[in-house]
Order: sequence, then C-alpha cells, then structure tokens
Amino acid sequence: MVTVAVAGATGYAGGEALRLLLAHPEVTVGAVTAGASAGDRLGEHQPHLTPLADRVIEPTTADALSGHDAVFLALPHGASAALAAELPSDVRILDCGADFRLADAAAWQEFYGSEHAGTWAYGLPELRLAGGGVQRDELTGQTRVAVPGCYPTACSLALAPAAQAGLIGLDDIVIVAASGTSGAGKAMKPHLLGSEVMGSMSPYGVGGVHRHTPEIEQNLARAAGAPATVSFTPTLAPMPRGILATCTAPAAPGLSAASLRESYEKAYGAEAFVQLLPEGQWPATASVLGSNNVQLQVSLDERVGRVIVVAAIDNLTKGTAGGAVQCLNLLLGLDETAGLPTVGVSP
Ligand SMILES: NC(=O)C1=CN([C@@H]2O[C@H](COP(=O)(O)OP(=O)(O)OC[C@H]3O[C@@H](n4cnc5c(N)ncnc54)[C@H](OP(=O)(O)O)[C@@H]3O)[C@@H](O)[C@H]2O)C=CC1
Ligand SMILES: CC(=O)N[C@@H](CCC(=O)OP(=O)(O)O)C(=O)O
Repeated sequence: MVTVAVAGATGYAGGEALRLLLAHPEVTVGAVTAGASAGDRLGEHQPHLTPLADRVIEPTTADALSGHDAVFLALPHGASAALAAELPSDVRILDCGADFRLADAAAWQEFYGSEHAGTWAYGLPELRLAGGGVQRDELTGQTRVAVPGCYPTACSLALAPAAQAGLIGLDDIVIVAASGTSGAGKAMKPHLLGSEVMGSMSPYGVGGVHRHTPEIEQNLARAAGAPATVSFTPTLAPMPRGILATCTAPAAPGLSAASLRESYEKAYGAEAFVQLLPEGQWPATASVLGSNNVQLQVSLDERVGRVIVVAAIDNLTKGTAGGAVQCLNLLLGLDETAGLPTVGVSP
C-alpha cells in the first residue's frame, strides 16, 4: 500500500481526489490539509466522504505533507511551488494547479501575470505526440507531475490525433466549450450564484484571454510537431459537473470522413478511458459523470472543409482528480486504471 496526502481537501478537486483514492485498492489516505478550514472535521466540508468524516483537517505545511509516498496538491494557483520545494525529491507530487503546466515562460507571464515557477512532466497520458510517441512514456520514473487543466484535457484529446496525423490545419483551430460550475472551485464568486447560473448559459474569458488557451496550443503543437493557434471560448453551463468541447479545424486537402475516423480508431482503440462513439452517436456530459472517461465523436463538414470533434468529460474526474490518479498509477508502476471508474452515474 502507498500513503497519499491531499492538500486542498475541502475543495472540489481535493474532494474528488479523496473520493477516488478511498476506492483505490493500493492507496491509504494520509494527511488531509487545507487553509482557513484547518481544525474542522472533514465531514463538515465533504459530507459525501463518509469514511473520512471524522478526520481533522490539518494546516497545509510541508511537515504535514512529508512522510507520504505521494502528495496531491489541489490548491489555488501559485501555492504549489513553495510547498514542492520543501518536500523531499522522492515524494511524488501531483499538482492539480496550473503552476508547472506551461513550458513557455513568456506565455505564463502573459496569461497568469506572475513569475513562471518552472515546468513539470505533463500529466495527460493519452496525448499523442509528433513522431508517433505518446505522453504516457514521458511520465515513467517522474516524481513531479503537472496535472492538466480541465478544458485542455478535453480539447487536446479531441484534436491531438488529427494534429499528429496531419489531418488538420493548425492556424485556424476554433474551440467553444461549456463547463459546469464546479470548474470554478468552491470559493464564492458573484457570477456563480445560483440565481445567475440556473437556467442560463453565458460565455466568459472571451477574446483569446482564457489561461487555458496557451496550454491547449502547447499540447496541439506537441502533437503536430509544429506551432498551433487556437481561438478558445469557454462558456458556463447550468450544471455542477461536466465539460462539452466542440473543436473544429480546417480539413487537410483530400481528407475523407472514413480516414478521419480511422485515425481516431487507431489512436485511441487501445485506450481504457477514451471512447470514440459509434457513428451517429454524440458525446454528452451526462454519459461521463463520475467516470474517468473521455467520449468523442468526429465528423467532416465537407461543405466548409472543416473537421469537427466533440468531446465530453467530467471536469473533476478525468479533468482533474481522475487524471491525477491515473498519473499516480503510472508513477508507481501500477495498472494505469487502478481505482478509476469507467462507469458513469447517468442520469
Ligand atoms: N475545479 C476544477 O474543475 C478544476 C480545478 N483545478 C485546479 O485544482 C486546484 C483546486 O481547485 P478547486 O478544488 O476547484 O478549488 P476550491 O476553491 O474548491 O478549493 C481550494 C482548496 O484550497 C484550499 N486553500 C485555499 N487557500 C489556501 C491556502 N492559502 N493554503 C492552503 N490551502 C488553501 C481550500 O481550503 P479552505 O477550505 O480551508 O479554504 C480548499 O481546500 C486549483 O489550482 C484549480 O485550478 C484543475 C482542474 C479542474
Ligand atoms: C467553469 C470555470 O470557471 N472553469 C475554470 C477552469 C478550471 C480548471 O481547469 O482549472 P485550472 O486551470 O484553474 O486548474 C476556469 O475557466 O477558470
């Protein structure tokens, strides 16, 4: 058994990590830590995590987190670097925040407005890479992993096979994605009040300013082996969980619908968590909730010459905590699927 501590245990990402870790056959949950809620019982904040209801939340310090085989950091952006520096180098750290996701320090500065902390191995195992590789191979032997953002998980897995195979143009990629409100975390924000969100959908971060834009571009450039530019527009949907990403790009000259589909079958046919749906069936967030699955459908709009890929994930499972557990399994040499649900909870 390995012991895993969770920092940010009272938040949405930390809570989902604990839900999954409690069901993991090789894991014992160690320290649970947070910020202002330190000293409370975990059950006051995460009543669904019944086996841990009486655990007392500890302050988030290196002392509380050290002595574990692995640590999940589910803290606000900017909190990870200082903590990670204080933890022994052999402790596996899975950072659910953004601090170490980008390789380009200038892009970090532009989109996050702070000093770049560095770059860790990127935790999206199924990401296809130029030259025929796959990101999972780069995770073996690592002790520090940057878990992807929720939108980049859905959007990158949607378009990477086409980018890798040269089936799309890289300079006119357009993505519109809807997210459930848990993507924004638990902290109170006026635009997330129930009366603002229920029964309404609205865009935010419009005009190329959302911080996931450079992360998606980075992933697609790695898949294609050439720079990619993305117009990304997120929208807020009146549901607690789920992301539905509609991704389109110019089709390469002469591309047929059959060869497009074939390239996705080839890329993801052996993946446990990525399912290309049967022709005519479209992804829906309700079909993936609570599971670590990514459901995809591809189409060729021959009239305008564009490839369309639609992807659905649960932002808290595959989009954060499930992705982190998947990476933990790889770091530990366990079955990549250990402890991870592939069955959802619809409706
Ligand atoms: N929600 C999502 O879908 C996704 C989230 N992420 C990332 O995961 C991380 C956590 O997000 P999320 O769970 O949504 O956020 P929440 O706001 O729901 O939770 C934040 C957690 O961090 C703790 N915390 C806040 N400030 C401090 C501090 N100064 N010191 C120690 N602990 C602190 C909070 O504890 P307390 O209760 O005591 O305040 C809480 O446990 C973020 O980096 C986010 O970007 C990544 C992908 C998707
Ligand atoms: C609905 C909503 O607000 N979603 C969040 C994305 C959450 C996510 O993936 O988080 P990090 O990159 O912050 O880790 C947003 O758009 O900022």
